[in-house]
Amino acid sequence: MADTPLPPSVPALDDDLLALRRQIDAVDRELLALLNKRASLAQAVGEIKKKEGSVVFRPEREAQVIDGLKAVNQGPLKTESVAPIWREIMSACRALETPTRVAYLGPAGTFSELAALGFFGSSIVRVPCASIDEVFRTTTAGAADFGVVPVENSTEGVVARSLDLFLTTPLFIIGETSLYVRHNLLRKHNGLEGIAAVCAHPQALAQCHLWLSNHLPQVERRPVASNAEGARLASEDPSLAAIASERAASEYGLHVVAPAIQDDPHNRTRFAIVTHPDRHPQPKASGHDCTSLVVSVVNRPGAVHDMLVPLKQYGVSMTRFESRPARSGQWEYYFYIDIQGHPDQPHVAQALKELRDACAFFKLLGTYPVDVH
Ligand SMILES: O=C(O)C(=O)C[C@]1(C(=O)O)C=C[C@@H](O)C=C1
Repeated sequence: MADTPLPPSVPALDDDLLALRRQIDAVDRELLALLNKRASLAQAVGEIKKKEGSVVFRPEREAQVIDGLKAVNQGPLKTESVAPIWREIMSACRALETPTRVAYLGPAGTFSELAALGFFGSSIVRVPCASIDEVFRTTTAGAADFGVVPVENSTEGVVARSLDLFLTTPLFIIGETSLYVRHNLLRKHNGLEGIAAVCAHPQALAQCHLWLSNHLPQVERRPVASNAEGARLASEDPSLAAIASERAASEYGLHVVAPAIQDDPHNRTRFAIVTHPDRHPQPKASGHDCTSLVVSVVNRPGAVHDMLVPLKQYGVSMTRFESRPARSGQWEYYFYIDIQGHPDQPHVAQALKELRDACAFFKLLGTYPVDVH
């Protein structure tokens, strides 16, 4: 009989694994020492800021740190892993300088909470609110340093309430972030039988319209204040189902009866980070910025065209143009505009000045670093 090779001995494999793990342990200790060195430096920065009376959170600096590291990353770590890792590191460092209180549409488990954690990292003080209005109120009153509000969904369009509140409150935008929104049907029992109502935020009900029409055509769609609130209700009543995140499922002990039921598989929601101008200055230019404004023009032929001419003239790109009725009953509109660039750049400043002169109403909503992934 021919000699059959012996299988590789298990202990030898274990030794290799052990040796690699020992190296990982050693690297982790080095990393921890370096992270603590970084944290001490951030604390020293914090002391200077305290003396100067200046704010701790610098979104433009954090964006530059992440952009800079992405540019030099040589792998094998994926470049898209850089932003989430350093956001957490900076979140922990920032927390040593001062607590960051962040208001968002709660309760725990909402996409707004995920957006807040994605933008600020997890070393924050969470301030869940019952409605978008309350997020604005809480941030305006100073019970939170920042608010996170949804502004736009790739399936459903604008979140009208947020846009209206940008207009009427003193808050301004200092950042943006966006999330893939995966909606799941959640329930106490693992099945579709006997569902009396599906509870979710109206936006989520709309984003799952096709699935609901196909699978639960006779079932009531019950709008509630947030998806997590729907999950909470479903956890208390087996006849109710909810549409919410996987995180909400684990938070409220529910089954994912049907995963990813949103009509658009690429469903994304964009969130704005807002703050009060008395407590936070406009972020400085990061080199990769967006400026948001809301304007209106007198109702005459060519007025909208004329208002936009300076953008073309000074080579400023417009990345968003949204209209909302002014509710004057006169068919007048507010236009929500995003442009690329920062008012510290002379061509942007000049374009904004001339655009402002062409408007009946002009409000700068904020200027901030574009979302870095
Ligand atoms: O550079 C600063 O101003 C810091 O406070 C340090 C640091 C960081 O950890 O890198 C932390 C918080 C700021 O938002 C920006 C950056």
